[in-house]
Amino acid sequence: MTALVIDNLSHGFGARQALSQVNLSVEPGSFTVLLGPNGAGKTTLVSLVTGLYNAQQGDIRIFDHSIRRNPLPALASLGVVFQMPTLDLDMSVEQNMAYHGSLHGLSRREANERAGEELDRLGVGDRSRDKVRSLSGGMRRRVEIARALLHRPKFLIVDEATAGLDVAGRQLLLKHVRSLCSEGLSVLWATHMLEEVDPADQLFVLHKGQVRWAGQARELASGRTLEAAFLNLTGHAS
Ligand SMILES: Nc1ncnc2c1ncn2[C@@H]1O[C@H](COP(=O)(O)OP(=O)(O)OP(=O)(O)O)[C@@H](O)[C@H]1O
Repeated sequence: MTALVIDNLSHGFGARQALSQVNLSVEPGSFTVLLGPNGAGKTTLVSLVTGLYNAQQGDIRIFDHSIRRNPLPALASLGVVFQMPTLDLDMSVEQNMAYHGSLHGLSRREANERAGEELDRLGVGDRSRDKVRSLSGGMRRRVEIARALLHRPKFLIVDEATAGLDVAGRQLLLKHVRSLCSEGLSVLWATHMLEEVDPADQLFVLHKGQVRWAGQARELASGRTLEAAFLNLTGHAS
């Protein structure tokens, strides 16, 4: 079953149309990239998929559950990392995890066990008693990924998670999330950074609220650099 289906989605803020007739899907176990320059509409799309806003037009289904008609099962199978960090800086890492676990109906013990596993896998298990404020930006991002996975979602949506990270930090996060796909997780990875795209990824190029290209990244590049093809699509070709 398809992890995410976005069907003819449109949304605006006043006179500004942020998304226009967007169609997009994420296949199970795939790492799908939503690539777009600043202002393309990525965060608006993530906000609609996560139910923060109601779409003005169109349908969004997560594992065939409509966000509008059947939000509880849709959202239960979704993990999300927002562009803006949402950890409570004055709570410890494990308190943040426990809070998220309680929102998803996990017992304290279950949440602690799973948090330990996820944090260890991301190399920050030794910081679980520390306040988030004392962690570096890269560590906080890893904690956010671990938290998003705590309730074992089948679909993870990530909005510019590597913003502000150094190259090593970016690669670590990407490698980890890609490895989760081979374990069956479906991922939608929103970014404006071309270097985060792998030729084998499914790619949707968003520009000015419209999908300008969809397919495997290596097909877009064909014969050119991905950068040249992307700049051509987004109207900045030399
Ligand atoms: N709450 C809002 N009120 C008014 N306009 C908004 C709001 N949120 C987004 N927009 C507008 O919608 C358009 C798409 O913005 P969005 O934040 O979705 O883009 P983005 O691709 O996530 O950009 P970035 O890479 O800079 O984060 C922009 O023109 C933006 O100004």
